[in-house]
Amino acid sequence: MIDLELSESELDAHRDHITDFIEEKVTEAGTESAVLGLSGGIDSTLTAYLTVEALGTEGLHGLVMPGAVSREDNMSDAEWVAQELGISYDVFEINPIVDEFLNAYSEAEGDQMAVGNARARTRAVMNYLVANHQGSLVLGTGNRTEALVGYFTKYGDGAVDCHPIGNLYKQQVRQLARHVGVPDELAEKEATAGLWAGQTDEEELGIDYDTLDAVLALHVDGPLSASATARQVDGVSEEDVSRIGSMFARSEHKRAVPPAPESL
Ligand SMILES: Nc1ncnc2c1ncn2[C@@H]1O[C@H](COP(=O)(O)OP(=O)(O)OC[C@H]2O[C@@H]([n+]3cccc(C(=O)O)c3)[C@H](O)[C@@H]2O)[C@@H](O)[C@H]1O
Ligand SMILES: Nc1ncnc2c1ncn2[C@@H]1O[C@H](COP(=O)(O)OP(=O)(O)OP(=O)(O)O)[C@@H](O)[C@H]1O
Ligand SMILES: [Mg+2]
Repeated sequence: MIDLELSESELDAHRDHITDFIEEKVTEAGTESAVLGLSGGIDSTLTAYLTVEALGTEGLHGLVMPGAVSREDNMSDAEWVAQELGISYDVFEINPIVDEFLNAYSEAEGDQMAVGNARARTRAVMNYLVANHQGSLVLGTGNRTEALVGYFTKYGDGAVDCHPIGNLYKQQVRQLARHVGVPDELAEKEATAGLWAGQTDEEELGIDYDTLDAVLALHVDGPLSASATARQVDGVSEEDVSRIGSMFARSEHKRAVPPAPESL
């Protein structure tokens, strides 16, 4: 397996680079504050820790948004993060809102993906409702791994003003989280999008994050062919690498500005 582990000095450099980025984006927008969805997962937890370093406790407002399939322990971890950091936060129950969407379009009921994505988009609407009212930016929590394979809801958790940890692979997110003082229990927690009951990222993606990170670093970000990558990464076949390559290609539209025809 290729080693993506960051040294202590690299971790310090990332910490400074990301906190500078947050400060810069917020200042450029003419504000001093940001809002962020807190899920109890490591991406939002690390983003919250770094934002408080960048903007102070007054600069971040958290939104904890339980829904029908949210796990209690994740929601209590989300509130713990807000309290530990000393930031203000709201708790919004999204279930009645999502139910209204399904009342309006009952054909989608039972469609796990469509309904799960509607949950993510409902949270996006709440983020912007609060950000508009408070004059704040909406911070995203996407990491490089998710961005490259398109593992996010278009205009759901992808609907944000910037992604402070967007240059870190998933395993580096965990590493930086431990480095800045996030408790191990949160840093090591299994990743879940929380869109339907029992969902885990690794099960849905069909690959563990360390392996996925390695394939992306060598084959998508790096120059290696599918077969050379398969030779470098334990337990991965050339077909697995090609599958990840096509996830990258098929999700291009999620990383792009929506296209329009060229001017005549
Ligand atoms: N080629 C193309 N060019 C332009 N647009 C294209 C397109 N193909 C699809 N589309 C559009 O994109 C839509 C599909 O994209 P989307 O609605 O995002 O839906 P989709 O990619 O099918 O599903 C979202 C995925 O992200 C995962 N997720 C979501 C949220 C959070 C997390 C997490 O890590 O926590 C993970 C989720 O579990 C699922 O696997 C289509 O309905 C269509 O509107
Ligand atoms: N119940 C929730 N309440 C508030 N925000 C949420 C909730 N569920 C998801 N989000 C937002 O959507 C983002 C994307 O979810 P994602 O699962 O990728 O990240 P995470 O939960 O922070 O970390 P992990 O991937 O390790 O679970 C979260 O970081 C958070 O900002
Ligand atoms: Mg999560």
